[in-house]
Amino acid sequence: MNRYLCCTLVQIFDHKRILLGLKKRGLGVGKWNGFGGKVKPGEEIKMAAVRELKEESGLDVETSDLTNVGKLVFEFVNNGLVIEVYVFRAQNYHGEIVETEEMKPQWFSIDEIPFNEMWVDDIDWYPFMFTQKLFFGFMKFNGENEMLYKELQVVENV
Ligand SMILES: COc1nc(N)nc2c1ncn2[C@H]1C[C@H](O)[C@@H](COP(=O)(O)OP(=O)(O)OP(=O)(O)O)O1
Repeated sequence: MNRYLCCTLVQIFDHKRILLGLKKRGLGVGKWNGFGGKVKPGEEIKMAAVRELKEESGLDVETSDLTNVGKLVFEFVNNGLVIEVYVFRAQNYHGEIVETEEMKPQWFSIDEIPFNEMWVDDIDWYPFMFTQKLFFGFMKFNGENEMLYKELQVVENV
């Protein structure tokens, strides 16, 4: 039987730089990623995105400054986990970046994104984010590092 999680992922941009966090525990440990996590029961998705960004990076954003980038659905065939991830981007933020027990944040030039130290799907959908094309993706994984299947398409809404 599948387990289902709804998650957020926020990508913070500052001109030609992107803020990524090195995951220090749990799902995706050891990988650079945007900031996000599980949506709580009854929680509005953008509010969850704001909360998770604050918890993992120290940064504050307004929900109105979160732009939809796309939606990804991941099925992990090894354990039956299905994760639906709502991806946002923001360039208006405030607060001080802090390392937390979950994430170590670091700025990267958008020309030097460490894709070989990220989830393997990221290199497929980041180009959609950079060209501001709203996308939907479905990927199957066997464990955290083997992608078995992928489909990605531009959509009107997510
Ligand atoms: C499978 O490919 C993935 N790619 C990318 N880029 N991001 C992914 C992938 N699978 C999951 N994610 C993201 C979605 C979420 O932002 C995090 C996972 O959230 P986490 O398990 O850390 O949720 P929290 O609520 O923060 O966890 P705690 O209960 O430990 O606080 O990864």
